[in-house]
Amino acid sequence: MNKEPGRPLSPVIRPIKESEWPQWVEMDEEAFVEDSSGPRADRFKATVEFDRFLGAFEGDRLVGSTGGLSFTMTVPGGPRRVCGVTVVAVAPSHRRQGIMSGLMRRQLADLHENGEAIAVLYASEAGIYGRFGYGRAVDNLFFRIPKRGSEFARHAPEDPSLRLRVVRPSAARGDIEKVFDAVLTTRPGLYARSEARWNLVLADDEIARRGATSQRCVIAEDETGPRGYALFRIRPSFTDHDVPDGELLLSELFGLDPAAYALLWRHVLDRDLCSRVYAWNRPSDDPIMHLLAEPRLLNAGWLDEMWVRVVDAGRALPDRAYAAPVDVVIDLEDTVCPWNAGRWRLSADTSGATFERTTEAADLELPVSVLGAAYLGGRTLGAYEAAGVIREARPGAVRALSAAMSWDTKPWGGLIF
Ligand SMILES: CC(=O)SCCNC(=O)CCNC(=O)[C@H](O)C(C)(C)COP(=O)(O)OP(=O)(O)OC[C@H]1O[C@@H](n2cnc3c(N)ncnc32)[C@H](O)[C@@H]1OP(=O)(O)O
Repeated sequence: MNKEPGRPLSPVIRPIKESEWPQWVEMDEEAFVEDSSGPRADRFKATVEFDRFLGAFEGDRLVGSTGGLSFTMTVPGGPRRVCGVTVVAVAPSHRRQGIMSGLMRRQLADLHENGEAIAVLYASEAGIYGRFGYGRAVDNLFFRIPKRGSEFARHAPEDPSLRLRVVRPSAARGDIEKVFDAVLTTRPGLYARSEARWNLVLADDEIARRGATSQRCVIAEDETGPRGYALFRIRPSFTDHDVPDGELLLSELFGLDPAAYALLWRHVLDRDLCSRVYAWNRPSDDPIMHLLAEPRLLNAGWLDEMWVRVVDAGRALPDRAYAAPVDVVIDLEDTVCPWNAGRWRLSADTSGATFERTTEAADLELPVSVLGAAYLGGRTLGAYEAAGVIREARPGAVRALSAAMSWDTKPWGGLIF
């Protein structure tokens, strides 16, 4: 460790007071290398829960932070309370001295003490959080779809009663929220959005625009009301020969039914003066993959999306639904949250589950990050065994656990927090 002379070895970790907000904004801007002050910071501040917003202090000086947000997130089995971990930041002058590690450990201990079983986060870099027991639980696909050739397959659903309404997002907020609330429980990973979070989603400052237009919205509806919406921006451009070459940047698209979903995609793909759609955060089982007549035109790329930490295995494992029967003894490794470590018996079927301490011999050994990765149902476990992460003692145990924890609809958070 590289300490400057005279610097205390261990910063004090405590909640950040609201009066210390300006200091936090300054530290955060340096850590994330961005200008986030002004209205953007105010909008973010409205989502902050100061009693769960931890700072690392050297005297009065703030040198690190981690925030906890109270979310209700859909998991296999229904909505559950989870902690969204955000703004993990350490002052550039203080990096690689163990400050984040101290904050992470303290946050997990606090969550355990509060009876909170699951923490989730979006990682700025994928190499950071595995060491704290977070598992890569969700995949995010991004697509660059050219307009030319993007016809739908013949089976694409159509509903003549649907119509489109182009509208500014602020004027359609009620309809947007209504659609979102209706899809919320259909996919693990989606989490309910507070008013303050919607303010962030629909924010339209220069930083949010990143050189593109203000946010645009199209609603699909019929006489019963809204059945879907898309939010996007457009980066206008023309080639040297004056051919329109704009790019439509799709940020959200939700449909309540297949016809509304297909119509919205058709609209964004066909938008005049644009030659392609860049959809940068889509679920890994996005139905658009089965709508395009030529799916290679998706030009898909892959990234990790949400990471999940099983903070309290004894609470979390019996508190989700299982897709198939399983009865296994798991030897769980967890050096960061030792209350999870040791042998547990998971007995589950489609009607319920128990997860209890046992002294029986283990059928398989796995690190807690694998339970996090599988918790939302988006991972099969054979690959972890093949990679040497899981060790199987009883043949068939990995496959049985994998089938039970998988879920048909792939998890996806849909919105970075
Ligand atoms: C959920 C979110 O908020 S994601 C956002 C994360 N924050 C950022 O990306 C902002 C810019 N970066 C930072 O502020 C800091 O560099 C942080 C928060 C990533 C790391 O803080 P530090 O105090 O330097 O981390 P700390 O010293 O505790 O490192 C602990 C371990 O993580 C490793 N580590 C730290 N940062 C990274 C990284 N970006 N990639 C890979 N490993 C990392 C360290 O090497 C160390 O490894 P070791 O235990 O094997 O020695």
